[in-house]
Amino acid sequence: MLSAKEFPSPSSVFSAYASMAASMMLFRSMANELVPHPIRGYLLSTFRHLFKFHTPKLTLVIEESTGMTRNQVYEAAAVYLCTKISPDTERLKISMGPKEKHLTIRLDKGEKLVDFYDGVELQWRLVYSEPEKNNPNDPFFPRSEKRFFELSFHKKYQEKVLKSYVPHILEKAKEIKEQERDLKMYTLNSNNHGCNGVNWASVNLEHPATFETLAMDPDLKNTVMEDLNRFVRRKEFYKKVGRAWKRGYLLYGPPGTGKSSLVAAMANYLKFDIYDLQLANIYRDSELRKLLLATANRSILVIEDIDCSVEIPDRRNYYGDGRDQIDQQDNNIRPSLTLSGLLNFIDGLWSTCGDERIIIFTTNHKDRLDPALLRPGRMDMHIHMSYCTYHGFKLLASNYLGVNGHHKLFAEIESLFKETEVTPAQVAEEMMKSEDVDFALEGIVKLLKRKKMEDDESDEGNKADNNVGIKGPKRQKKVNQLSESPRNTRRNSKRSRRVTL
Ligand SMILES: Nc1ncnc2c1ncn2[C@@H]1O[C@H](COP(=O)(O)OP(=O)(O)OP(=O)(O)O)[C@@H](O)[C@H]1O
Ligand SMILES: [Mg+2]
Repeated sequence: MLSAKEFPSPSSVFSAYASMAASMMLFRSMANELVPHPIRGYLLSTFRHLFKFHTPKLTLVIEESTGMTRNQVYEAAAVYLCTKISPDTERLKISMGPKEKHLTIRLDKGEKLVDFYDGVELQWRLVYSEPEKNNPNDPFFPRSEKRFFELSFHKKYQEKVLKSYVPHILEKAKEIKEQERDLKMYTLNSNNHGCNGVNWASVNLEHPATFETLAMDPDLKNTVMEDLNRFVRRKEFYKKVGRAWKRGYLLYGPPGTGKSSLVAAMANYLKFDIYDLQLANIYRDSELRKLLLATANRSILVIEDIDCSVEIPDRRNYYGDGRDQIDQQDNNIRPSLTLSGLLNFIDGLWSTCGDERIIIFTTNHKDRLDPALLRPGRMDMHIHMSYCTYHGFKLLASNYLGVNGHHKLFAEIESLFKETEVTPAQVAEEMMKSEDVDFALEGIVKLLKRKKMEDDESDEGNKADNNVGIKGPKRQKKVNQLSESPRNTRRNSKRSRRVTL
């Protein structure tokens, strides 16, 4: 860092400049009268050079606009400097548009602040210059004031500032803007009743699910969060090992265990948009490719209920040139998609066209999935979302009912949780029924008892049917599980499947 001696205070620099300017003017007027023209130029430049040694500070002027366009460095600096506001800052401007969720905070006119970067002290000042005298003949009449930042630092750091600090500001501002913007959820939208194919249409993603509100095994939750963190910070790693910067997750488990909620929680956590790809609405591989290529970076592509929303034909039954396929059974023209077309495109071209792509498949029946979807390297993580545990119940009780400590019904609820299975969705629904904590928790007790009774009855039924000790519903609690992509699961990948319409 620079010492105070090396880095003169703004006031001392100002007075040095003032006296220099005065001396220059005096010198100039004397020189104009006494000294012949060629010598005058030489003397002036020497004089200027001498003064340079006393001003080791360099000031960059960052204007708001460069002619017709806005200056990106100015915009980035305005955003970046909001994160550097110090207790000495006296005036800030705040604003919020009608559709915005976040306050915009900016420095006000004349504010100064100091930033430190890699051992360099950087002094910032926001300047509004006086409006130039209005001249009706001026093509830009009436002119408004000019705004610019002054960035001052020791001259010896010029290269570091231009080559490293300014790019750092541009990068940071991009990140901040990314964090502040509203998340989008894209779904498929048919144009002209499907005649012109489908396109993405977006709405603001307002799903409130976060990792804090998700009832799932805490270790699994941490593992997923760590995996996401590792993924987003490993850009260089992916480049080094020659892999596309993408990550695939398969979420599986019974209905109402939080698969869709986990997708929303991931999007909210990473601030990634969601593209919800409903395969049943897509007719050809070419259409699928077009849609996938239209997705943006830093996004999550979700294909929900992959086991039941589509049945995709094998490539053997497909012409491969975009022509529709004649269905043998009903002789109708049937649209077609291929599973291998989808998977190869996702793994191949699509993932190399963009950065930071996440793809998520969800299913209620992992066992029904085509082995091609489960083969190693396809989905990086298989996450099992399962029934609610007592731990999950307590988190929901805290979120929904505000019960953070103990409650007299907790012991009974805990023991009932060991004996039956309910989904977090069922628990949440029960908690929504009343604001009265006792009433809501009694509802949970009743729900668990009813479920237990149903389990017992079905156990009895099974015993009677088979007359032998056949296993009833699994009572052993299956908590959320996580597994890496399995090996050697490929069985019969040539199975032919069709789009169900
Ligand atoms: N693990 C959970 N933690 C918190 N809330 C949950 C959880 N699981 C389900 N819920 C609640 O139940 C509702 C339905 O859950 P969600 O849609 O995420 O389940 P799902 O597993 O995707 O079900 P499906 O298989 O039917 O698509 C959610 O809106 C949420 O309120
Ligand atoms: Mg779902």
